[in-house]
Amino acid sequence: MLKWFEQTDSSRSGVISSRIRLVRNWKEYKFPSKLDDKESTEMIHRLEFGLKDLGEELGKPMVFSMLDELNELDRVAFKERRVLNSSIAAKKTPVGILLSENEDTEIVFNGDDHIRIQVLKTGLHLEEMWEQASGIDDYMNERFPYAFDDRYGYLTAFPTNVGTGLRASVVVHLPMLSQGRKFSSLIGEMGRFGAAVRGVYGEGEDNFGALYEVSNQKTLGQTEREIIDTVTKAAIQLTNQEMQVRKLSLQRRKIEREDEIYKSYGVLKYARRLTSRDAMIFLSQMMAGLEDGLIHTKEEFNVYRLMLGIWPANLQKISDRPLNKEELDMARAEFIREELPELN
Ligand SMILES: Nc1ncnc2c1ncn2[C@@H]1O[C@H](COP(=O)(O)OP(=O)(O)OP(=O)(O)O)[C@@H](O)[C@H]1O
Repeated sequence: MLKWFEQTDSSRSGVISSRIRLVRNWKEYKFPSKLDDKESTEMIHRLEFGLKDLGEELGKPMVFSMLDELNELDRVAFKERRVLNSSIAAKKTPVGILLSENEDTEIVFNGDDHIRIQVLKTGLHLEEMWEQASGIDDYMNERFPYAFDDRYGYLTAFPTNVGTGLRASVVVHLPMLSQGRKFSSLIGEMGRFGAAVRGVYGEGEDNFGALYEVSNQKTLGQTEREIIDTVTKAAIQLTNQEMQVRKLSLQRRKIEREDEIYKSYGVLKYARRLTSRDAMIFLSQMMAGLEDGLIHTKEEFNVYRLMLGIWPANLQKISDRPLNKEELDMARAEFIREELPELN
């Protein structure tokens, strides 16, 4: 079965994927940081048992595992594929994971909070994904009463999540807009409307590949619908502006852009060693070139899947052994060479 990020969705240029994340706590237990391992394990298994029919309800099997059953490589691979965030991946305390086969739907038990519901999908679909996450949330709340305050809303381990416990985010690709002088003031402007924009793989010039995550700044004082609307509008505005800049570039320097994109393809297709920095830069060029119709491949292909696949844990899983820096660069080049389709 294809993983969620292997599915192509080209309905909106510049948009990569959407994510809905809800955090909740079960009233019956203290927050995770106050639980000992025995209490944590008991709570996790009660949650697991209470949700044994959830997969059937959702129409997709949900597989349960404990974080400490995973080896180090699988943990990092889960982080690279967004199943776990950095904080949960590093936990030494008991953590449970209920995950669908294509990894688009997940519930983490006893991470930073008792319950973390996450839904991921390629393209811009926050509204529909909110309905899905909300359905899971209602199903759970019928079985496990949540810690809720009439004035503040859902109570969470970190004050930044109190209220709705909702983080809605969209990953967008802004290779040209982000190079403009006005980009930082544009991001500041988004902040005034409640949307935070940050580099997925680093800040400023170090964010190779120009992927940005747009998400809500606040979880309190706004309804879920308002949050989704704010993030959706910000993602649309940013990608529209990106497309305007690209349109201008096609009018003013089409040959230069074509040249850059074909050179990027050449490197990706034939290099024998590639650093993650170079791979991200060239893949980003390819992504924009495909969207702008400057380059055509024989088969449809999903650049984002390669962007997620070039990181150490995934490459080591493919090679089935630990790799040093030099070997990683070689494995990365080989992975891309094999995945990249021929040109039309
Ligand atoms: N729309 C998206 N598509 C794909 N990955 C995403 C998206 N939004 C966020 N992510 C990834 O999910 C992971 C968690 O994101 P982030 O650190 O922003 O989480 P958070 O809002 O603090 O919530 P959590 O508490 O669930 O981690 C990161 O690796 C981030 O890059």
